[in-house]
Amino acid sequence: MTDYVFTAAGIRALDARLDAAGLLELAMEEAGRAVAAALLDLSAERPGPFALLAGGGANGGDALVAARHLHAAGRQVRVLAAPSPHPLTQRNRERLAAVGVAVEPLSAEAVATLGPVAAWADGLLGTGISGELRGELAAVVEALNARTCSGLEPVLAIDLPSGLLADRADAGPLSVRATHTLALSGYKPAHLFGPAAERCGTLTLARLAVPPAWAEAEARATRFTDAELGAWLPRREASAHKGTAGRVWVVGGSAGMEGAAALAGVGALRAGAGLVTLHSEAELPLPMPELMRTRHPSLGQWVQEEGQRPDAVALGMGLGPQAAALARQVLTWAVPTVLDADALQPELSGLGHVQCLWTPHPGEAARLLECSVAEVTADPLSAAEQVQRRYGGVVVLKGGPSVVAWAGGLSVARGGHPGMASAGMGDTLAGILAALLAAGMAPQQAAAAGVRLHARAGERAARRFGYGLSASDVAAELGGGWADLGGPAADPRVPCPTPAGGAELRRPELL
Ligand SMILES: NC(=O)C1=CN([C@@H]2O[C@H](COP(=O)(O)OP(=O)(O)OC[C@H]3O[C@@H](n4cnc5c(N)ncnc54)[C@H](OP(=O)(O)O)[C@@H]3O)[C@@H](O)[C@H]2O)[C@@H](O)CC1
Ligand SMILES: Nc1ncnc2c1ncn2[C@@H]1O[C@H](COP(=O)(O)OP(=O)(O)O)[C@@H](O)[C@H]1O
Repeated sequence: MTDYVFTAAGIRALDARLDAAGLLELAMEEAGRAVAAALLDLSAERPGPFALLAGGGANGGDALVAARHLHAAGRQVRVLAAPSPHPLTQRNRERLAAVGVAVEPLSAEAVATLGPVAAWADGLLGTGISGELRGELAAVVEALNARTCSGLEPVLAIDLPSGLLADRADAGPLSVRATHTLALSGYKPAHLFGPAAERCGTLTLARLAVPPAWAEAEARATRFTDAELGAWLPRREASAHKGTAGRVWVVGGSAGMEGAAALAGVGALRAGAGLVTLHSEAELPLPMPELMRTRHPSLGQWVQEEGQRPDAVALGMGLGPQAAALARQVLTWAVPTVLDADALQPELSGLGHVQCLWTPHPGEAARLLECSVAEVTADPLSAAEQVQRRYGGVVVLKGGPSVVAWAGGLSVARGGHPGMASAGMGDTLAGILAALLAAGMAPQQAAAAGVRLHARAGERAARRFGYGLSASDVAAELGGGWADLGGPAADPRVPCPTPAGGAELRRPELL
């Protein structure tokens, strides 16, 4: 099932639709029931009551509903709640009282002095937060963090750890440090990126009963499933030969950076390209003898005079200062082109054609946008979107996770592994993307599927190499990653393997 990423404004719009249809109260009931189930899963065997903290908004309402369901399941609950002007939250407070559960006043002192608990539920603030934590809530969050920092009592954040801004990947000084977060309706940027995501702990999603068309209309980005991405991967005729499987040219490498082009070549071969040629001025290593290489006295002269055209080009990896000029020329060839690394330069603004992929990491995106890296990493969705608007084509903003931006849409990749933070990893990705383009995939689909293929191969290789993962290890797992995504088998007569299902793989120990 496709999942979505919402900003706080998107959730407000979704809630307005639910409210207009008379469904908002049911959504809160559903959310609270999911929170109760998550708490029971988390702490079924732990002694002591569940402690639920409820703020004055709908996030607090979810906590109050959860308390009622836990009580109905025969569990003891302690509920500390702020006064609420929110009608649904008030109504759920009354319902709790009606079943005999007392609500205690919310204070930092009450949090600090409560006896041992099975688990905490943080329903202080969700997507409705504005600015930094204020007043008593700031003191409550400090008290909660102080008593749970030992890790003995789990903390489940309802929707979002209180204090985090839903739309931001950076995190202010004070927020709940959750061991678990149950995202409601869809993910928020804070769940997925940067220091904010670290504060969420293990992330799970409660898909509330929202009409898919409403979710799609209000979402900021899509998270495609492995099955969706796998279905896009190219299928080869049984009669395929190397000339029909895609011809990729890699233009890259220079003195001291020879490996970058070679790794892109390996990525292209392992992603299924039939013929891969490395073009450079430097003497390049051949990590696989199946690669071809052509050394040119002047790449500038070659790109001007070359009459043949490949099915796709990957350009820029380790190429050095002439990369932008070469990119400008290659873009006139009007063949599918991946621009990476040294080719990602502001002077190419507006030159991306529809078959062009730009693959910056945050540093390169900052260069393209003439802003700071911190601005890119604080809001990767907006950064990817801005690069796309300014440069054209399709953009892959790389990271853990990567974002794909095309005219009119955004997607966020699943999975990957922190072991992939090693040199050459992006070079391999550039080769993979070129191979998928050469096989005839549409650029947006090649970008989304290629990034996930790379991430999945990384997850597989990390089982063996952990943080010692190299780009070559990842390339070697691309065939397995392809099978995991349920991509078409190389021989159409062989049945496809079962899709992996796109499980959430946030933490390395879960792999
Ligand atoms: N479709 C869905 O996904 C559904 C989502 N649902 C849930 O709704 C949640 C969003 O609820 P929401 O909009 O009522 O806002 P919420 O986060 O409770 O905060 C508002 C309160 O916080 C206060 N406050 C604000 N900033 C503050 C600060 N810095 N420091 C201190 N206080 C601050 C603010 O006070 P005020 O500023 O008004 O004085 C007000 O009292 C969402 O996260 C999910 O849990 C489900 O129930 C239904 C379906
Ligand atoms: N923590 C991480 N989690 C998932 N993927 C990651 C992580 N760190 C890096 N990657 C992936 O590894 C690649 C690194 O690319 P890049 O920084 O361009 O490497 P290089 O320039 O050394 O080739 C990107 O595809 C990125 O998505």
